[in-house]
Amino acid sequence: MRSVIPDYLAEVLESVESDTSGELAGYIPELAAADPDRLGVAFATVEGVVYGAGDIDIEFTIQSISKPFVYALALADRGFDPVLAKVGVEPSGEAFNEISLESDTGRPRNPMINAGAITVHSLTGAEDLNPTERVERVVHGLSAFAGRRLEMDERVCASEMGNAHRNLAIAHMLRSHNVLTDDARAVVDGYTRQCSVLVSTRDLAVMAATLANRGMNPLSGEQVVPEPVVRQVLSVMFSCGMYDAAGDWATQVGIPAKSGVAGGLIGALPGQIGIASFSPRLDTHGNSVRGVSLFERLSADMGLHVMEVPATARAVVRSNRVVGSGPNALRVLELQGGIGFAGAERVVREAVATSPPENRVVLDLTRVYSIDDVARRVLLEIVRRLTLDGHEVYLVDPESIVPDPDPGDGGRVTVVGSVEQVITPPH
Ligand SMILES: NC(=O)CC[C@H](N)C(=O)O
Repeated sequence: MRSVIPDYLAEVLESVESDTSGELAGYIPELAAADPDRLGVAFATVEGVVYGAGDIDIEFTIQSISKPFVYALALADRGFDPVLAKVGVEPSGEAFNEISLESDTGRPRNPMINAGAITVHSLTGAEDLNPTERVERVVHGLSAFAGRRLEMDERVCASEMGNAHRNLAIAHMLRSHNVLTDDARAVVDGYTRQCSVLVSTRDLAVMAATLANRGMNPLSGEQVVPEPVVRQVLSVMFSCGMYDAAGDWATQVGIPAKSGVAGGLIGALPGQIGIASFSPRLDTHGNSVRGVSLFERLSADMGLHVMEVPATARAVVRSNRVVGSGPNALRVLELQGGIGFAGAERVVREAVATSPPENRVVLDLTRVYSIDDVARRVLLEIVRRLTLDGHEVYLVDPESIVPDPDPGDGGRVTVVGSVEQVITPPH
């Protein structure tokens, strides 16, 4: 059987193909000379499978799509406080190249607009790197997100640098407020190099999938940046990634995203997939026209809006049954799936409503594949209260999903590998 996914992607591409509205990025001459008809879309799953349709191996410059990744590198390299001291996280509702600062703090409003991104570039790597070393740090980091060594397009870089009046104005403003402490021109040069890194739609899908996969590149297995950094980056992408179209995007598409003026667009759906598209004609916000249409269609067809999630809590209790009879009867609560706070609350309700008459109570976690911190604490508290009510409590946990369970304060629990081991304990 052939996979259905590439066929679906090809069909979605076809549905947007005839739209030739929008303009190439005119302010960078080399980009204005690009082939406007290129069109591609790709998915990369958190397991590293890539599906695509159209021009997914054509390279183009990453431009502003570098911003969330380089923000991640700066947060990983310097820590949160020094970066947040210099760059805010508030949506600006302004164009990407607005010359503006937060009036109260004097910081650029967020790392997705140029003022923030130019500052963030200067915050990558160790403080004492020279500009060349800093660019190398950035290219190396972007390459780790892509899972292969990325190169730079020197022509696009030179072309943008020769016309970088606006970014230079921004950098000089930043320097005059001491947000930048390095030479303004050198930082713009480094930032422009960062924007000139060549990627394909396939690369961008993998880079987005690395964000979707909590910072671990699904192809190379490398943990590129720590998990808390990824949460920060995805949050900022969600609120600021599409500039002055961010609100429309958040409601219509609902996927943390970032666009670039060469026509690339990425979306990262936490825990699921990275998506990327390429189509060079841009709307008035500087976002790819057909890219936006593609994402709208994908999100609607596939239910990808992050605010639209299945009610996983309801399915957490798979069964609640009695095994055996008489004084040896066991009460078995069989749980399943991923358990977060709402799922744990469901288990509490089940335990309270059952108020098991049986002496021995088993929580069977065999079919649980993840349990977050708050859910683990709630489960252990259930164990503790059951113990205090006079029950003998067992945790069936063959894969140590709750390692070293300690219900504390009078709670007791016996960990076993299967329900059978409770019925007939090994001698
Ligand atoms: N939105 C973008 O992709 C802008 C990136 C471009 N290098 C700039 O700084 O103007």
